[in-house]
This record gives sequence, structure tokens and C-alpha cells, in this order.
Amino acid sequence: MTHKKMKVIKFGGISLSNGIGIDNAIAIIKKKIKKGEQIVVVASARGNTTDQLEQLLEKAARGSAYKTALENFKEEQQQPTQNADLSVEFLRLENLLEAVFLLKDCSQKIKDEVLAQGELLAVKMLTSLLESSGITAQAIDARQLLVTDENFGNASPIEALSKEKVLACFNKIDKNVVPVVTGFIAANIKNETTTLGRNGSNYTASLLANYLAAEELQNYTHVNGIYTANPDLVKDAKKIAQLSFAEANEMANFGATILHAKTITPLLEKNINLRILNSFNLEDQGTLITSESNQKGIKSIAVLNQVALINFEGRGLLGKVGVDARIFKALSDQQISVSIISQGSSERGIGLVVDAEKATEAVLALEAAFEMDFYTKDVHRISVIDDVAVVSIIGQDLNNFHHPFNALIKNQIVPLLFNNTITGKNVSLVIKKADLHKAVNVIHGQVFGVAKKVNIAVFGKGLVGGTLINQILENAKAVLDRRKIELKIFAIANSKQVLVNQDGVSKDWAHQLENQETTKLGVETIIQFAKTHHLENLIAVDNTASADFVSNYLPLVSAGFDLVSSNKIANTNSFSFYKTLREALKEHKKEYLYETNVGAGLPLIDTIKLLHESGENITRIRGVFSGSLSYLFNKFSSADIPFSTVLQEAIDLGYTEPDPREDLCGNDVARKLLILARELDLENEFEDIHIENLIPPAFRETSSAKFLSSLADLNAVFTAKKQAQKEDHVLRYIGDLSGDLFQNKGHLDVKLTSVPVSSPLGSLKGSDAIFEIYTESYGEQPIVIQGAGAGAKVTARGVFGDILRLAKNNN
Ligand SMILES: Nc1ncnc2c1ncn2[C@@H]1O[C@H](COP(=O)(O)OP(=O)(O)O)[C@@H](O)[C@H]1O
Ligand SMILES: N[C@@H](CC(=O)OP(=O)(O)O)C(=O)O
Repeated sequence: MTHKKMKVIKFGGISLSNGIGIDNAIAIIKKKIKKGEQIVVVASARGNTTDQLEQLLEKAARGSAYKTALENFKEEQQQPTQNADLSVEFLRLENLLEAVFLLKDCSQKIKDEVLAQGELLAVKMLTSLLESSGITAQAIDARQLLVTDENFGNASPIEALSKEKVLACFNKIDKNVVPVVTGFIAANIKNETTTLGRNGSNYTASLLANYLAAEELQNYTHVNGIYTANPDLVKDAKKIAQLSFAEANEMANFGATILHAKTITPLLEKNINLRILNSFNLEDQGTLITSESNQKGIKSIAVLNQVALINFEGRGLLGKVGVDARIFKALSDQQISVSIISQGSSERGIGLVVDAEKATEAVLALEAAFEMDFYTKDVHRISVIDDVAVVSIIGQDLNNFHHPFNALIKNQIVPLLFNNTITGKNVSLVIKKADLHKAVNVIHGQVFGVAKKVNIAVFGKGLVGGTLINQILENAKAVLDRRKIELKIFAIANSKQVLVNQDGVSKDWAHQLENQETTKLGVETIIQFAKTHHLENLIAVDNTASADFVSNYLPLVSAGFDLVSSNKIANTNSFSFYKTLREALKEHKKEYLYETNVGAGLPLIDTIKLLHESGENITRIRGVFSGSLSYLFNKFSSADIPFSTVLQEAIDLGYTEPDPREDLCGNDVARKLLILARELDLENEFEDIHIENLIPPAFRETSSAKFLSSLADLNAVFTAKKQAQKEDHVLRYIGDLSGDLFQNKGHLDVKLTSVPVSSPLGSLKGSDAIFEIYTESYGEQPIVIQGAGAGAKVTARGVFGDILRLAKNNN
């Protein structure tokens, strides 16, 4: 067989599984032969055979019944044709398992022998199928080709010997015969079976490509190529069309399971291209890995999953020379390699990441090596954290690292340790395994800026809530295009029903919500749903007017939600609740925005916050805070009409609450005033506010119907107030906050007042709200914010604004 222009074609396990898998593999090989290509096929064990063999072994070693499982295994292997003679391997497996069952013990050496049968079976089946479709094929047992050391389970090839054997074997093969070689398996000098480590078939293929000086290695798998992150974990991962060997190597080293860490070197040595292709999607060009380097450098995220973190703590190690060397020696003596080390991560401690299955062994080795140091109390503890994973951001500059890091913290994922490599721009984070899925998605969203997903739960679907949901759905595409933020409403709830959808609710939400079962556990259901589906960047929006709902704020915050509300209750409850909520927000690094609490869509709270936080001394805030009361007194003052006529008009226009006494009593204005006061760090309670109740005492207790039918009885009182004014003055119902603001408490007044018609307050029109903010620097000249201060549409817009602010903040 000549090797020029020869290609090594490797099929992964799933690409050889029963059904479409094996059919496609045969079709791919046939097509290549038809085209006259010269190929060598390397095959992994089919489907998840290796895992199944591992399980059979474990059963047998435990002394549990394994025979039925073995029969099922054999039946599956014998698919799709009885023509393949698999009897040798089946018998070998039966004998090996029987021996393990009797001894109740299994060495790594036996395990390699058992696992090797998987590849041998695959190659026999493949050869038989090729033969029956008219292709002359020859099954080759790689144990005749690759010579390794004796490190069972993870053996290293002895180059010179292996190459010699490979060349000798292939030189004898006729060029019309397709060699089908077992991946993964080899033999030591004593001819005992070894394996190259899990997922090692790629390595076999790249060794063969090297020895045979192949033109290309094509790796057929079940994904379209190499992605910016494992596509099983990150839906939005993008396929990388081309990678350099160095970049691929980096990814493999940091755990991208699609590449075996050792695969690249043999290819690099001989400059052999590697193509990752999808045997289930032949249209796709896959990923090409070559010596050409990409100028910009590639970014990707890789995960090491089966790892443990060892914490080596010793106060007495400060300044001692050679401790690291001793640690590494103790571990390397046991063939344990360390993938990440971080020094000084704990008090005089060292954190080490090792393979999970080696963790106990590693601790024992370290305890033995540092026995004396325990006596002298220089080392006081060596512990293991099992359920960890390492997420590496490859190509990550440290100067930008704060972006993904902050995003993790915002999502309540605190890495146990992180480190960076000196060569190459890589940062690795050790995190709890439970956080893995979410962490990889959060980092991916940040690093690739593709689109950051923001997951929103909307509580309350009344006028404001419903309008908001529709606004979000209508504008989601524009927000995605302009801001690269993907807004998803994953939950909608009212007091009775909950609608959840991981992919975001659709335009039909109202109808779907109605058809949901009634549940009383809305908030817990939603918190649990977000957890189960690893949803990131969570925002809870409260558009209810409910006093009860506010008690959910604390659980939501501790579950990782930022809050937005148009509901004022949380800010006007007792000061102690106000403080508790702020403390919880701080503790969980969450934010709470409520711009619409005062002045609906007007940018009021944000302005006051900015002024206050920048140290500007706000001395007074005064204004007409209520749209309905603005309308009432603007109209009543400007024309010669009875108060009751204006009030009836306001009721008819829907400007007031159904019972207008809720507006006239002044409580709503008072709540807004209290919210502003608390923005200035004043510790006022609602009871501190002097409220001028506009409802004459005789009308306070009557029924709604009675009140609405006797509006004319209010006229005398209001006409008297109007007439008692100075010339060119008008009535305005205002909130007024003043006093010594250096004290803890401000002076808060809600009252009907008379102002010159030419003043900003006096010239107010329609149902506009107005806010005058007096500060020390601005002196007598207040900052004035004026505009529509009510209405479902503007309020919903304001809530939407808060959501976008949070979404951007999370960057
Ligand atoms: N960056 C990545 N791009 C693509 N796949 C990845 C990546 N990281 C991890 N994977 C995983 O690698 C798997 C394919 O590799 P592997 O299972 O070894 O294939 P095969 O058995 O065909 O050799 C995918 O299912 C995916 O879960
Ligand atoms: N069958 C072996 C080797 C293997 O499957 O390699 P690959 O992932 O490259 O197909 C395993 O499952 O570990």
C-alpha cells in the first residue's frame, strides 16, 4: 500500500451506532472508495459500548448478576447483521467477566482487556458490512501495531517500535483493500492489552496518520465540528470553521472532549490537516484544523468535568522552600497529574485540581509525603471538594476578564478558585458542578457577546403588566439587534395561575395562562423552574398592586433575581422592611429598580439618585405627583366650573381610581413623597407625613355609590378654597419634602396650596406631573422634571426601561 495522498478516516462511537449511524458510516466509506480515494479506517467501539463494558465489569466485580446484561449487550452488538462472526470476542468477554465475578476484583489490566473487546467488535462488524456491500476490507487489531508502556488505562506509545510495526503491516496490504483498524487499544512489550485513555481512538488515528504520512485525518463524529463551547451545554455555541493546531491543542488540554489532548502532536509534527466532520450531516464542511494560524486568535470555552479540588492547607509552609516540588513528586510517583494549581488561595494553602477518580489516592499520597509536617503542625489539613468542574476561557485576556467574572457573580456563581496561564491567554475557573451549566452559558454569552439572555418573570398581568408583556414581545427583536440582549419572559403569574416556558412565552400568552391549572405556589414554582433550567440573568417584575406579594421579594432576591416593580408597597412599608430588603440586595449583589413608582415614565428617581449619590445636597422636592389630581385642579382653577363637574369628567376619562376618594385622600401622593424621601436616605415612616385629606369628613365613611351620587355636595368647600386665594393664583395639590435633610427625618407635607399662575407649578396643564428639585448648587432655581405622570402605556414603558437598565448593568 502506498501512503501518498492517503487519508485516515476515523469514526466515533455514535457514528457507528445501530441505525442511521452505521448505515451512514458504510455509505461514507463506499463513496470514498468509488471516488478512488485511498483510505485507512479507524473505528471506536460502537455507540456507548465502552460505558456498557465498564458497567458490566463493575457488576461482575461487585459480585452482582451480570449475565442478562451481557446477553443484551451481545444482541445489540450483533446488529445489524448476523453475518459478522463476533464469537471470539463474545467468548473472551464471558471468560473475563466470569473471572472477575469469581475474584470479585478487577485490575486496570483486566479492565483494558475487557474494554478492548468493544473496538474489536466494532471493527469486525464494520468489515463484515463492507464486505457484504462489495468492498474488500481487512480488520486490523491495533495491538499488533501500537506498542506502549505498561501504564494500563492510559498507556503511552513507544514511537519507534510502533512506527516500525505500522509500516511493516501496511506495506503488506494490497491497495485495493480497505484496512479497518481498532482505535483506542494497543499492547505493551509483553503483548498485554493496553488502552490509550478514554476517547483514545482519535489518538490512534492521528498516530497512524503520522506514521503513514497521511494527507489528512478526517474525524467523523456526531456534531458539525468544534464549537465555541460544548453544544450539549450551550445552545448558542457557534461552530468554528478553522483552527490552528496550537488553538486546537489548547482546547483539548483544557477539556474540549471532542479532541483528545494528545491527538494534535502527531499531526502537527507532520503538518497533517485534521477535519472534524458530522457523519449525520454530510452537507456541513465541519472544522478544519491546520498549521495556519488565525490572526485574531480563537476564543472558546472548555470544560473539565470529572475533577476534584484538593485543598492543601498549612500555616507553617510560609516561606519554606521546595514544598511545591514535594507535592508534585508525591503525586507524580502515583501517576497523578495536576491540571490546575493555585497557590495562596486559602490561608497559606495550595489548591490542586486532579482527576476525580484519583482524588482519594492523591490525598493519601500527600498525607504520606507530609506525615512529618503534620506532626510539626506545618501542614494542618488536606481536604477534597468532589463536585467541581473547571471551566476554561481560551483566548481570554486578563484585561477583559472582569466581564465574564462579574456576570458570574451577578448570577450568584462564585468560583472556588481561578488562575491564568502565563503563555497564551487562558483563564480557568474552578466552580461547583451544580453551577456548571449556568456558568458556561453565562460566560459564553459574555465572551462572545452573541446575545446575552435575560430571563424575566412577570408577576401581575393587569393593565400595566399586560401592556409590558406585549411591549417586551414586540420589541424583543429590536433589542436583540441593537443591544445584543435577548429578552425572554420565561414566566407569567397572577394570583391564581402560572405560565412557564424555558424558551420564552409567545404572543398567545394570555390565552395560555388562562388555561393553566390554578396554583397557589406561583413564586416557589417559578424560582424552582429557573433553577432546574439553569436560567441566567434573572429579573422578577412586580406589576401587582398587592401588599402581600411584596413578601416574595426576599426569597426572589436570595434565589438570584434582580427586581423591578411598579408596585409601590415595598418602598412604603415600614422603614425596617425597606432596610432589610436593601441589605438582602447588597448581600446577594442584586438590584431593585422602581423608576415608575413616582412620576410613571418620567426619569425622576434615577435623577434624584444620581444627584444624591454624587454628593449634591437636595434641599427640597416639591411638585404635583398625581396625574389625576393634576387634571382636577388644573381644570378647576382655569375655568369657572363647579368642582363636581371636573371630578365627574376625570372619573369618566378614567383618570381617577373607580372610587375617586382613593386619589382625594392624598395617600397615593404621600406614598410617592415617602419614596422620594427614602431615596435621600431619610428614615421617614408613612405616619410622619402630614396629609391634607381632600375628602370632607362627612364623606369619608359613606359607600362608594352614595359618594359618587353626591359629588355636587363637595362644591361649596372647593369653591371657598378657590375664592380665598390671592389674585392670579391657582390651586395645586402638592407633595412637599423639606427640612434639615442632614437629620434622619425630613418634613413631609401633602397639601392643597395656592401658587402664582405664572410659576412652573401654576402653569401646569392637562394631567401632567411636575417635580421641582431644589439643591444647594442650583440655589433658588430648581431642576424641573415635567410630563405625563400616569397611564398604563407610559408606566409599562418605564418598567421596560428598568428591565433594560438591569440587562445592560449585568454586563
Ligand atoms: N467545543 C466543542 N465543540 C463540539 N463538541 C464538543 C466541544 N466540547 C465538547 N464537545 C463534546 O464532544 C462530543 C463529541 O466528541 P466525542 O463524543 O468524543 O465524539 P466521538 O465519540 O465521535 O469521537 C460532543 O457530543 C460534545 O458533547
Ligand atoms: N471507546 C473508547 C475510545 C473512544 O470512543 O474514542 P473516541 O471518543 O475518540 O471515539 C471510549 O469510549 O473511550
